[in-house]
Amino acid sequence: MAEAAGAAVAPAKLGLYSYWRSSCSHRVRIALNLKGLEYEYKAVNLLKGEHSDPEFMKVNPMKFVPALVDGDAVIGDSYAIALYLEDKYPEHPLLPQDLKMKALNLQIASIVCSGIQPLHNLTVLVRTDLHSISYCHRFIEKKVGTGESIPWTQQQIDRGFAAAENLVKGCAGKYATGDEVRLADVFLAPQIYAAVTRFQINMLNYPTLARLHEEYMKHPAFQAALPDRQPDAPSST
Ligand SMILES: N[C@@H](CCC(=O)N[C@@H](CS)C(=O)NCC(=O)O)C(=O)O
Repeated sequence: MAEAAGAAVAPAKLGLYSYWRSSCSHRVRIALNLKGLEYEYKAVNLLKGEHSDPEFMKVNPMKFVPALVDGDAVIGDSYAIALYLEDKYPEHPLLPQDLKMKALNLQIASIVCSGIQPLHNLTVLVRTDLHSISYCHRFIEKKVGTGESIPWTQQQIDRGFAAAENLVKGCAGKYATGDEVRLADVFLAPQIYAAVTRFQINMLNYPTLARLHEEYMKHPAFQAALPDRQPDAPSST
């Protein structure tokens, strides 16, 4: 049936290109859940190299997940996506009004997305459980030797976590920068989850981050974004 003139047209559903285990995709899933936004999950299997498919490269020429599609907007970076969602969808603000707290949230997000995660990205690291997979970017393994890539990665995560622990320990409430979930939490949660489940980081060194991890694991928006809950996770097939 034709739309009546002037009738509101339902906005197209958002689409998220994601890989279940990708911590960058995990951040965006949390932000979408917090803001109550439904989205279509578009799985991109990094281990099969689907991020290098010419069709996907039209979505993100960097060949990375995540990428968000919102109507004619296509955004291929979790930081940019988070800020876009914040501007466009005001429900559950991720950035506080207070300028110092806002800057702190941006700083912590940046520590995670430029100071930690890129150093354990697939293009840098070969995980021991990926050895059976023909993967061309064995950069760190070639540099530091077989079996040394995980300790090397642990050093990088420890450096970032020491900084983050220092920054949040004075101002954390229930969450990283107070009693509301903010951008810092959206970025910290997947990084701490990866540190605990994949990189055997000793969280006793980071008591505030360890406590935050427990809070995140209890929060429905964070629970629904967990890697194992995603449609492309091995356990969910
Ligand atoms: N700065 C980008 C980084 C994205 C990124 O590194 N994505 C990873 C998954 S977490 C990826 O697609 N890696 C594929 C590869 O390294 O080949 C963002 O925050 O979205």
